Amino acid sequence: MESRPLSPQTDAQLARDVALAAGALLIELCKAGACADNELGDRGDAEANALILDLLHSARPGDFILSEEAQDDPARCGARRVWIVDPLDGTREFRERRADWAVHIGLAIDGVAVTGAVSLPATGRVFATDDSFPSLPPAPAQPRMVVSRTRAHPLVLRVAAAIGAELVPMGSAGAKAMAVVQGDAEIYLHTGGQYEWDNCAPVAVAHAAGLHASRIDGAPLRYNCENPLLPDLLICRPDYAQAVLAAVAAENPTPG
Ligand SMILES: Nc1ncnc2c1ncn2[C@@H]1O[C@H](COP(=O)(O)O)[C@@H](OP(=O)(O)O)[C@H]1O
Ligand SMILES: [Mg+2]
Repeated sequence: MESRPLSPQTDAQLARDVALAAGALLIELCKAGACADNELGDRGDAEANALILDLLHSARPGDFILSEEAQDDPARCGARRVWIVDPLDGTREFRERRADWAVHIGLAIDGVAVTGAVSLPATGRVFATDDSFPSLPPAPAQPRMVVSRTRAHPLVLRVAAAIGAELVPMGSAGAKAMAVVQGDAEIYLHTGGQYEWDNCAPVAVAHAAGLHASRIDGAPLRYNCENPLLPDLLICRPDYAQAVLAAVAAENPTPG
């Protein structure tokens, strides 16, 4: 797909437009006959990445970009503004032509996920930090916890059991975080491995929506670190945070 420079806009508008553009490219790739099944994941990752880098570089030439699909430039660590992007989160689900995959366009400033957008192209939804978020419906009696559909960690399963949560398996960190933003689940808990690109934009959107987002020991999530490994996170309605963090501490007495 040919890319055009985007007009001047806020960071949040830019994030939304780039997430939508990459989502449209990925939807085209999914169409019958556009791409062989065995190439879908690799082409989706590569082509969405190329478009995103092109659009962000032309709109914000002074900013650094950390992408799952691009070579890391260590000079970013000295920069205040770094776009942290996952061109196709949930590659496995995209390859299976499921709906639970996402495009993440996050912006970290001074290590904090402040701005961003998450598009869920297969459902036609996009969430950005400048959205006005409606208040959530009342929580159900039993909280719903979204977890990885392919590698839910034993600690996550123990915490779900301890707080009496119903498990909702789903692919993609962005899709799971947006399930909480939309009120389709109350809690997203993850541990065992993840990178800054998997959760920067989802966390920015979750914060904008008034949700709790932290490491599973309650510490703040820090971005643009030299090592982009960011292996665990909790995104949930604020009223569940204390119970989940307490259950994590009880079920995981010697973290590390
Ligand atoms: N243990 C782990 N180690 C590294 N990355 C992980 C991980 N568990 C999940 N992830 C990443 O987090 C994203 C969501 O995974 P899941 O759906 O299993 O929760 C995926 O991103 P990608 O699809 O961009 O690779 C996946 O690679
Ligand atoms: Mg990812």
